Formats: sequence, C-alpha cells, structure tokens
Amino acid sequence: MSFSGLRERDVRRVAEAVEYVRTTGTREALDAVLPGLDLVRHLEFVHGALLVVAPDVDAAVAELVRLGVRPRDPVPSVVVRDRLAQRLGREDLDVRIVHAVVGGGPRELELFVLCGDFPDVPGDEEHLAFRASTDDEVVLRGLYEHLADAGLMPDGGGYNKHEDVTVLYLRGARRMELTVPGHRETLLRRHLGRPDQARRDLLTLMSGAWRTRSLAVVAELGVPDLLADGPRTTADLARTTGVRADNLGRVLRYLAALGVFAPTRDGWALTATGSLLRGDVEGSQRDLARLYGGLFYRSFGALEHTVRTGESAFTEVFGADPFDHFAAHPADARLFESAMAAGTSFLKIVPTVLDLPAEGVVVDVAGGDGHLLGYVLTGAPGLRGVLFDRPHVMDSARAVLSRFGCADRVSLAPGDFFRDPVPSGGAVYLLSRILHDWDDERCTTILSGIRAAAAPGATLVVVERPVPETHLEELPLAWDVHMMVNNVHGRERTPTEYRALLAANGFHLDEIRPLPLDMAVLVATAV
Ligand SMILES: C[S@@+](CC[C@H](N)C(=O)[O-])C[C@H]1O[C@@H](n2cnc3c(N)ncnc32)[C@H](O)[C@@H]1O
Repeated sequence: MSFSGLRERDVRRVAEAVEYVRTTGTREALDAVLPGLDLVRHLEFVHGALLVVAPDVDAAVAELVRLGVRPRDPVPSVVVRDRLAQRLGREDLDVRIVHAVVGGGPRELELFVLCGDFPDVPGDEEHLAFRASTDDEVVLRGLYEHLADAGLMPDGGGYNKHEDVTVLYLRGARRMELTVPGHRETLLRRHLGRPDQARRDLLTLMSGAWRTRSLAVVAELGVPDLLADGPRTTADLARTTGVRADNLGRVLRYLAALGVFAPTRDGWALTATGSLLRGDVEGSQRDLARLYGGLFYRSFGALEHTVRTGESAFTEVFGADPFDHFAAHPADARLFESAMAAGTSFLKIVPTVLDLPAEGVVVDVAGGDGHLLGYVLTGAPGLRGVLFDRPHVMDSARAVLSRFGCADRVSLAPGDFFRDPVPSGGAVYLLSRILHDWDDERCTTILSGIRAAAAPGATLVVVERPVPETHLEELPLAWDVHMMVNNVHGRERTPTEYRALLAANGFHLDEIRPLPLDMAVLVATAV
C-alpha cells in the first residue's frame, strides 16, 4: 500500500496514465488504438481512462493531487458500476468517476474508482477517448464506417443525456471511446445492432436448409424461366407448373425476402440473382440449385455419420461413392455434369490467365464434359486436346466439344486415373476441381500418373478453391465440408498444402492466379 491507500500497482498505473495523457497527441493515441488510423483531421484525443481499486474515493483523489493534476469533484458512475456488478457478481458496489485536468489541459484523465477491498479487477475499463470534430451526420457516418472497415469492433455504447453526447466504444489494439455531439439514433443502431441480433443470426443460419430446398424447388419447376419475359402472377405460375397456388406463392414470397424474386403489383419478377436460375442464360445456375437441393441435400443429411465415422455421407445414403453412383445412374450423372458446367462461369476465364503455347497438346485429366477444354481450345487454334475421364462422360463431352466447334481437334480418351496410364505428350495438363475430391494418397496416385506422362518442363494447371492461410473465408470452408460429405476422402487445401503435394510428385508450384468466387489457378511445372 502507498501512503494514499492505493496498491503500489495502481499508484504506478495512475502515474503512467497521467504521463501518457500529458505527453501523447491525437495522432499517437489513434495509432495506439489501431496502427495507421489516420483520422487526426476528424478526431481529437480528449482523455485516457483507467480503473483502480481504492479504500475510498478520497484516497484516489489524494493520489491525483500528489501527481500534480487537478481533480474535479467525483461523480457516481452508473454504467461502469453495473458492468462491474455483473462481472463480480455483486450488487453493492460503489464506483466513482474522477475527472482530472492534466498539464495545462485540455486533455484529461478519467479515473474510475472501485471503492472497497477487492482483488485486482481486469483493465477492461481502460480506454482512450476521442471527440469527433464535426456534427455533420453524413461525415459522422463516413467516419464510423471507416473505423469499422479498419477492423475496430463495436464494444457497447449509448446516449449520455446529461452531456447530450452519443458515446460509442470500439475495440482495436486498445479500447476506444468515440464521443459525438447529440443523440445519434441511426449511428447507435448501426453500432449496437438489433438487440436480438445474435438469435436472429442463428435462426438465419439454422434455416439455411430451407433456402437450399426452396431454391431447388423453384428451379425444378422452372419458375425463373417462366418469368424470363416479365412478371407473372402466382396463380398463372401455379397453373403453368401444375402446383398449388397458395403454397407456391408462399415459397416465392420467402425467396423474395431473400432477394431471389421481386414482388410486383400483382405478381413476381426476377432479380439479378433469380435470373441466374433460368436455364437458358449464360452462366445458368439452375442445375447447380437442383443438385445442391436434391442429391447433395440428401447426402448432407448424413453429415453426422461422416463426422462420427470418417466415411462418406454420400456413400452412406446412396450405397456407392459418387463417381460409381453416377456411372450407374445416367440421369443423376447428366444432372451432375450440367451442374458442374453451371459452376464453370469462372472456367471461361482460366485461359485468359494462362500463358498457353501456340501449338502442342493440352490434356484435360478428368475433364468432365469438356467445358474447360472447349474454352482453352477456342482461344488457341494451334492447340489440340485430349480429354481423359471415365467412359460414361464421353458422350456428354463429345456433345459439348462439338458445340464449342473444336471436337475435330480433341481425342477422347476414356480411362480411370487409378488404373490406366494418363495420356502422354501433353505440353499442358489441366487438372480442374479434381484434387479436392481425394485424400493425399489418392492425389499422389493421380499426380504421379500425370508426372509419368509429362515431359520435364510441361505445365500443370490446377484449378481449385484454396483455403486461405491467414483468415476464415466462407466459400472454401463450405466446400471443404461439402467435399467431406460428398466424396470419399475429399478436402480443400491451403496453398502450402498444394505446394507440398505437388513437390512430392515432381511438380514445382510456380504461381497462384486468382479467379472469381475464391477460385484460383495454380500453375506448376514438371521438374
Ligand atoms: C468435379 S468433376 C470436374 C470436372 C472438370 N475437370 C471440371 O472442372 O469441370 C470430377 C471429374 O472427375 C472424374 N473422375 C472421377 N473419378 C475418376 C477416375 N477414377 N478416373 C478419371 N476421372 C475420374 C469424374 O468423372 C468427373 O468428371
């Protein structure tokens, strides 16, 4: 204990805080909240705050006087007291606030004093306070969005009617208090979110399956195609599709709330999102919606089985792994192929990010229905192609490559990359959306088969959706779970994992080029 009755540690903290407030300007204080926060034109550092424990408030005031600052009369705290009461599980707390002008001012120290005998209280109340230098609503909103974009997290706040200021707390490297003049309801709503936000978010997440099914049903019924020429009524849509108007209308209304349709005076129109569900548009997602809300919806029902046993949910539900299932069920195979094609809008861009040779052979390993090969060959008339995949996809591939007008430059090579040799002599090997279907052992078989077929210096182009190493990104992580459910041993990988897998099989990863929708082209060379 010091002579004032404060603990040595608190005496030191108060002295350090006084010194900090005395010597720190706005730019430096902003930097302490978040390095690089360059807002000196709009914000002014007005006080630093900390919480100490003292036998009574007079002891804290005495300590401040001893440090040469000028304390004002203490006032009771309500907000901090309530927060501490909750944290310490005690109702009978006495918390005072002492404001003290430091140096010549105008900056102050704000000292919260928890009176009594308490163990150390964590320093959550510490913050640096800034005042906005404008009361222009638009500038304030812009300022707030800038702070949010910079990564500061909302951490409480409210309207202080005694001082007629709105106080917002944000958390960066240090906690920040932002004071703006007046009662800013819109800003507060933005800052605090709805009071029921967490439950609302969770309900939205939990009802995700309903969205998946609703999308699949309207895609299956062809509703988006029926709206291609303009809005139609529910009754009209129900009559044309042969379903019940009341029930269809309710599904359409739900999807309208999700932005898929737009309500018109007496019916429904397509939004840009909904238009992608038409079957006849470039980049149509219709069959993807049918697949995710159909076959793969059923397999996702066995996710728990996969988590418990490590086995494929798809196999559990359908009795065979997906590729064997498709080989035995032509209708499902057609849907899968056209859904894969629906997900290929980004494949069109692949040739534009590649340095393709003027002539030679491009071998598309497990090339599916040939869309990627079609795009590659269309832009490179000197190249020839080989499409290697299981026998049952050859008919679709022939049809697709004919539509691309390059069937005469492609030889179809039916085969199985686990049993048959990969066609040799390619200058470029394509491996699009294949490695994520398999575990490292099977990827090794596939890659070593390609390496055996490729001459040193040949290019291997891997198209995947890599998992970022530095942060959580929804799409790659959703697809990672999807691969776990719908493939025997599928997984998405990080760039580091791809690099290692390629290196272990005779390829050097040269470059990763980004594609839309978090996809990427990994360009490697056979060494
Ligand atoms: C996800 S699709 C990707 C198709 C295409 N590369 C693309 O990106 O659109 C996976 C492909 O791997 C093929 N495949 C699965 N097992 C195979 C095997 N053992 N040998 C050859 N191809 C196989 C499937 O027939 C299917 O066309």
